[in-house]
Amino acid sequence: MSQTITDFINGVTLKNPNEPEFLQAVLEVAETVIPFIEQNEKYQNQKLLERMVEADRIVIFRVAWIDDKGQTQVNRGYRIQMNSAIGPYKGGLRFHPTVNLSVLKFLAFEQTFKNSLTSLPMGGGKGGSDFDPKGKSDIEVMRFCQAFMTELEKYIGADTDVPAGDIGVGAREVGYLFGQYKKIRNEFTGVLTGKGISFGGSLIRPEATGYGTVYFAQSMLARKGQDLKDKTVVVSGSGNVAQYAVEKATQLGAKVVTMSDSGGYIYDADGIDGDKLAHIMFLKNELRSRISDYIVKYPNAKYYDNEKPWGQKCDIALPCATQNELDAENAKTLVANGCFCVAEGANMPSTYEAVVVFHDAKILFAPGKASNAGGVATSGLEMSQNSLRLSWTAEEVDEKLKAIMFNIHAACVQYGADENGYVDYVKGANIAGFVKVADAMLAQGVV
Ligand SMILES: NC(=O)C1=CN([C@@H]2O[C@H](COP(=O)(O)OP(=O)(O)OC[C@H]3O[C@@H](n4cnc5c(N)ncnc54)[C@H](OP(=O)(O)O)[C@@H]3O)[C@@H](O)[C@H]2O)C=CC1
Ligand SMILES: O=C(O)CCC(=O)C(=O)O
Repeated sequence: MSQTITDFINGVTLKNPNEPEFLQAVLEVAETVIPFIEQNEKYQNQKLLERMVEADRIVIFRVAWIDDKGQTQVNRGYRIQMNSAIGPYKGGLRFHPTVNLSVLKFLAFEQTFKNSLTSLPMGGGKGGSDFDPKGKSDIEVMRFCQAFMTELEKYIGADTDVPAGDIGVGAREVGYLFGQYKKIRNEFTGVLTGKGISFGGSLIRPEATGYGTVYFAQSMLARKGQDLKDKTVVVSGSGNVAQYAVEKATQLGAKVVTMSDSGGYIYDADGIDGDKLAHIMFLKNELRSRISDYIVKYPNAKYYDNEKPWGQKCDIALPCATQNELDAENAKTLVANGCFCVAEGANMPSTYEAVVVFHDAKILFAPGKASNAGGVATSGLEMSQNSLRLSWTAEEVDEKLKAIMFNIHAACVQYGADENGYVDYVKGANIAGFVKVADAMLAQGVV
């Protein structure tokens, strides 16, 4: 690591102690962007990266609500408004007990680069709460969402900051959040994305992150003269992103053999086809139960309690659950078992050391900020439809999503390919994302 990068990281560490996820995300960007700045005079002496790691503002607030037993509960709410150089803040809300400032700052920082890559006018933001929707009744979730929005509404707006879903925030939560915003402000506006179709949502938004991840993998494979047909795919997670990654990979001829949740994973050697996936969607989205229940209906499959799926032999891995779910040992196992393509559906699911293993092995590796950008891109398309007050067909949205993913792939190749043709997609995504935000910041002056 050069002295400039070390000095930069030391400075960020001093200002943000005890924030390991945020520092991990910053290090990964600094390692590729600082050398680029050193080669490009226009970006020098402006403290651009120093400004990008400092949020425009962070709001932290109390969320008090009453549970079904009549007891008062208190959670903490957050919104990180990271960077608005190219558009209103945009990024999801996460409801999970592990939510803290470090996690949300890493997500908001990544979001700034990701949103830039989509080529749509969206700045970076993220938010959420340590509230755990698991085991809560619908009414409790509604009360919590209403209490959360009662404070958040002061800071957001269709032209200011447009939240959406993330872990623990799906269609149900977005619906309750939207209802409360409308009630308080008396405005029917595109202030959230991921809305229900009957009140301004976009077709294909639920599918978009998973589909986009597979479209990105398809682009990486195509560059090598390959495709998904007959490939064995290992997927982690069984939430929104995982479900639609499995659907698209299967539609394109791959066999997906695993899905997981925080309890463990299932392995189905025959592949998780359309009917089996529909059952998983019923288990996870309707019953809100565990992936382990899959084997009740499909006893030929195996359930591995408290384990991750990375030990299963595969050609392609799609980590779609959460940050740092795939470490260096897992990465070595995947590579040793013949895996040659990893596309991240989740945000930063591979540890820093795991990414080093993938790069050393020269396999195809796509970081989440590039490969999972289809979700927020389609949120951008939802914002456009809301502004135009019309709805595009599923085919229209899917075509636009595909084009955006193929363009992001091309941008990564432009900035990430070396003289031998190997593409460092981390470098490509970071530099391509940086350039657009940096150009806007330069044009807008030091603010
Ligand atoms: N939704 C979107 O549009 C986008 C999401 N992402 C990212 O994709 C990832 C998944 O999000 P999404 O599918 O929306 O979320 P969901 O809440 O729908 O699903 C999350 C899945 O990940 C599992 N999971 C969560 N935390 C852990 C953990 N600590 N260890 C193991 N498994 C865990 C959950 O299991 P369990 O049910 O047991 O908790 C569940 O299967 C996240 O990293 C998110 O930031 C990125 C871009 C857009
Ligand atoms: O659609 C959005 O605005 C949020 C997507 C998101 O949170 C993400 O890309 O990680």
